[in-house]
Amino acid sequence: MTSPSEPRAARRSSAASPLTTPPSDAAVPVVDASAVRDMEDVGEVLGNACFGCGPDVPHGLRIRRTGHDGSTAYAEFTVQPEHQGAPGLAHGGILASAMDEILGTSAWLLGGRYVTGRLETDYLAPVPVGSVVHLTARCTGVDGRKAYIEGEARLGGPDGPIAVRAASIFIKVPLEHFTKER
Ligand SMILES: CCCCCCCCCC(=O)SCCNC(=O)CCNC(=O)[C@H](O)C(C)(C)COP(=O)(O)OP(=O)(O)OC[C@H]1O[C@@H](n2cnc3c(N)ncnc32)[C@H](O)[C@@H]1OP(=O)(O)O
Repeated sequence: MTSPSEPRAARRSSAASPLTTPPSDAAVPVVDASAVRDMEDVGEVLGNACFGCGPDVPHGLRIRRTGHDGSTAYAEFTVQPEHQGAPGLAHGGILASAMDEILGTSAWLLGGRYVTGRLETDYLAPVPVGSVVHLTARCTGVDGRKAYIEGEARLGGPDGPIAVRAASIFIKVPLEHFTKER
């Protein structure tokens, strides 16, 4: 329940704008079993250099995936001093990166390879350095190569207050997207 004293963005029921709202005839997302298996050892598939989830990337977010339920993905990370923007607080771009990672994890569950096409963020509360940030994302519909995905970052526990909300479109790409010469 929202009240007039809450920030304007929090009073909206969703982070999604018209651009990130799936069309009414979008398909219901279907999770791909082989993608679920690959996610159990995603480092084997993607390597371990990811800024979002690489476990040994020194200044990375080191996001830990904690599970999924259908296309809903769960993860968490701890905000480190090197993620700071304003004194003592996480940088907004760092939080957008964390949302990109969890939204991309939900897209991964659909099978194939997806890249971020559009990412919208609502920042609802500051996130102190040292916080454990609980990330969730789910697919709200699939339209051709486009997967519409929304998510939240919460503080204080998986059911804690929302600090960041995001809505996105991920676009399905062929493997050559990652292997073609730059
Ligand atoms: C478990 C592991 C989890 C891993 C998580 C990792 C998370 C991190 C994910 C990332 O950060 S990926 C890196 C950031 N993203 C990029 O680098 C993407 C750069 N952009 C591109 O490579 C191309 O623009 C793109 C592949 C997205 C689209 O080019 P294409 O030529 O393949 O597609 P096209 O332009 O024909 O568009 C296909 C459809 O997507 C739509 N589309 C494309 N770009 C869009 C966009 N930006 N916003 C909204 N819709 C978009 C487009 O309108 C169209 O819709 P329709 O089929 O309905 O006509």
